[in-house]
Amino acid sequence: MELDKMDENDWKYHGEGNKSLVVSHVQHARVLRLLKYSTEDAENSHKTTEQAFRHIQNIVDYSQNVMKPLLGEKFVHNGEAVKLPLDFVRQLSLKVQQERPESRCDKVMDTLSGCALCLPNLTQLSSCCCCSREHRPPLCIEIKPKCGFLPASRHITKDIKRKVCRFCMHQHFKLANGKWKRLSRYCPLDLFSGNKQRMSRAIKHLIEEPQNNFNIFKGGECIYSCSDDADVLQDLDELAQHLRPYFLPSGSLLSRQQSSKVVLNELIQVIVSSLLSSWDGPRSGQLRKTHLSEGRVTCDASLLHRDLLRNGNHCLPKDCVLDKILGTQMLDNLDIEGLSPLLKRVEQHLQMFPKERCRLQMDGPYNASFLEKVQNCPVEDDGSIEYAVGKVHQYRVAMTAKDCSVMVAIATCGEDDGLDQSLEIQPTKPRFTCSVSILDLDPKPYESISHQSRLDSKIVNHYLRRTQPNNQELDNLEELANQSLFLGRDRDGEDCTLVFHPV
Ligand SMILES: O=P(O)(O)O[C@@H]1[C@@H](OP(=O)(O)O)[C@H](OP(=O)(O)O)[C@H](O)[C@H](OP(=O)(O)O)[C@H]1OP(=O)(O)O
Ligand SMILES: Nc1ncnc2c1ncn2[C@@H]1O[C@H](COP(=O)(O)OP(=O)(O)OP(=O)(O)O)[C@@H](O)[C@H]1O
Repeated sequence: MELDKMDENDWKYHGEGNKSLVVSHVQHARVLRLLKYSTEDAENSHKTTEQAFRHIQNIVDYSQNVMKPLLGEKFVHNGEAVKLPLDFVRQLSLKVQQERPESRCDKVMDTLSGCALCLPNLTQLSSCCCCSREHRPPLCIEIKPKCGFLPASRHITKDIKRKVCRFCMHQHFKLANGKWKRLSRYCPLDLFSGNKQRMSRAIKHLIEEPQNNFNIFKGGECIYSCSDDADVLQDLDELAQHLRPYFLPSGSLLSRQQSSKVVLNELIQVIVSSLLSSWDGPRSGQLRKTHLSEGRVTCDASLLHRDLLRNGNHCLPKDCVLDKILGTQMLDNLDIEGLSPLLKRVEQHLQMFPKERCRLQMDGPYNASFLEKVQNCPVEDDGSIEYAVGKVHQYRVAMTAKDCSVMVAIATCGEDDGLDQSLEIQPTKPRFTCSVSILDLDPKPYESISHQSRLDSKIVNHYLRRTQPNNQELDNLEELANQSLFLGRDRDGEDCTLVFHPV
C-alpha cells in the first residue's frame, strides 16, 4: 500500500462496531480500521496525531504480545499502525457516511489524526489458491460468541449467576432497553460445549436472530446480518439462494423449500467442523477436559432439551479456536464481584502513588512483561499490590476474549488444490477449505472495569425481577429501585431502566 497515493475510490465501506469503522480495498485483501469518537467527546477529537498513533500502536502491541500468545499464532493477525494523508481520510469519511447503519451514527469516524490500523481482510481466505479457480467467491462467517462459561467464583452473591449465563440474562436487559426487539435463543454455552448437536443449535439460533453476533460475507460483501430495522425478520430463503451453489450440486431436483433446509444445514455443519478443527497438527483431536470440568456446562435459560444437555460429549478439542478463546475468557476466575475489592486496592494505591501507574503497566506498554504479569499472577491473595494488579490485568484480557469475534472463511476446492495453512474439512462431502481468525482484540481500558461492575448488577437484578417476580430478592431490589426511580437516576447517574413495578 503506497501511503502517498491513497485514493478513496479504491476503498469501500465494510462494517463497523462501537469503537471502529472498517473499510476494505476493492482489489487487495486489506482493510483499514479507523477509530470512532462520540460526537460530544471533544477530548478525544483533540488527540494529537502522535497520541492517536500511540493508541493504535498499543492495539497492535496488545494483539501481538498478549493476545497472540494466549490465543495462538494462527488465529491472530495484529496488523500495522499507519498514518494516512488527511485529505484521503476526509474524503473516505464522506464517501462511507451514506453506507453506515443509523444505529452506529451516534459516533463519527476520526478524520483528524490520519491514523488507522491496516489489517488483512479476514473475509478472504488466507493462502487459498482455489477460490479463483473455482469461480466461487469465498464465504465467510463472523461470530461474536461472547462469554462461554458460568462463573464458579465463591465471591458471587447471586446464585442465578451460577445457573444462567451472562448472555442469556443480558438479552432480557437489552430487550427492556430497546436495543433489540426480539430475544435471541442463542446460548454461548451451547456453542462452546464441543457437543456437535448443541453447537449446531447454537448456530441455528444465531442465524434466526443474528443481532450483533453473526454476519455472513460472500466475496467480502456482507450478505447476511442483523437489519438496522429491528422489526424486519431475516430472509432465510434469500440466504439459502446465496448458499445453494456451494452446498448443492447444480442439477439438484429438490424443491426451493427443501433445498433451503439442506443448504442451511450444510452451512451449519461446515461452521461446526471449522470451529472444532484443531490447528496444531500432532495434538489434533485431543479433548480438553480442564475448562469444562471446572464448572457447570449448561445454562438454565438454554432452550435445548434437557437430555441433550445432560448426555453426550461436552468437551472442546484442545487448541481449536473455541478452546483458545474459552481458556482466555476463564482468566476471569474471580468474577467481577471478586475483582471489585482488588480494583479498589489498585485505585487506592494509584491515588497514593500516581507514578506507580507506569511501573504497574496500567495502560501498557503491552509487552512481554505485561504478559508475564497476566500469566504468572499468584494463585492466592498475599495482600500485595502486585497480586491485585495481576488479577485486574487478567480480568481485562478476559474481557477482550469475551468480546472478540471469530471469522471462518470457507471456499470450495478441487481435488488437487494445495491446502497450505487452511484446513480441509469434511473430506467426504463437497470439499471445502477453511481458515479461522480472531478479530477485535483491543485492550479494554482499566477504567471500563467499574462500568462492568455496575452493568453486572443491572443485568442480574433485571433478570431476577423479570423471571422470578415473587422471590425475596425482588422485594429488596424493588425497594432500591423505587428509591432510584424517585431520584430519576441511579447511583451511576445513568438513566434507570425500570420496567416492572409491584402490582
Ligand atoms: O459489555 P458487553 O458485554 O455488553 O459488551 C459490549 C458490546 O455489547 P454486546 O453485549 O456485545 O452487544 C459492544 O458491542 P455493540 O456496540 O453493542 O455492538 C461493544 O463490543 C463493547 O466493547 P467496546 O466498549 O466498544 O470496546 C462491549 O463492551 P465491553 O466488552 O467493553 O464490556
Ligand atoms: N481484519 C478484518 N477483516 C475483515 N473484516 C473486518 C476486519 N476487522 C473488522 N472487520 C469487520 O468490521 C466490523 C467492525 O470491526 P470491530 O469488531 O473490530 O469493531 P469494534 O468497533 O472494535 O467492535 P466492538 O463493537 O466489538 O467494539 C467487524 O464486525 C467485521 O465485520
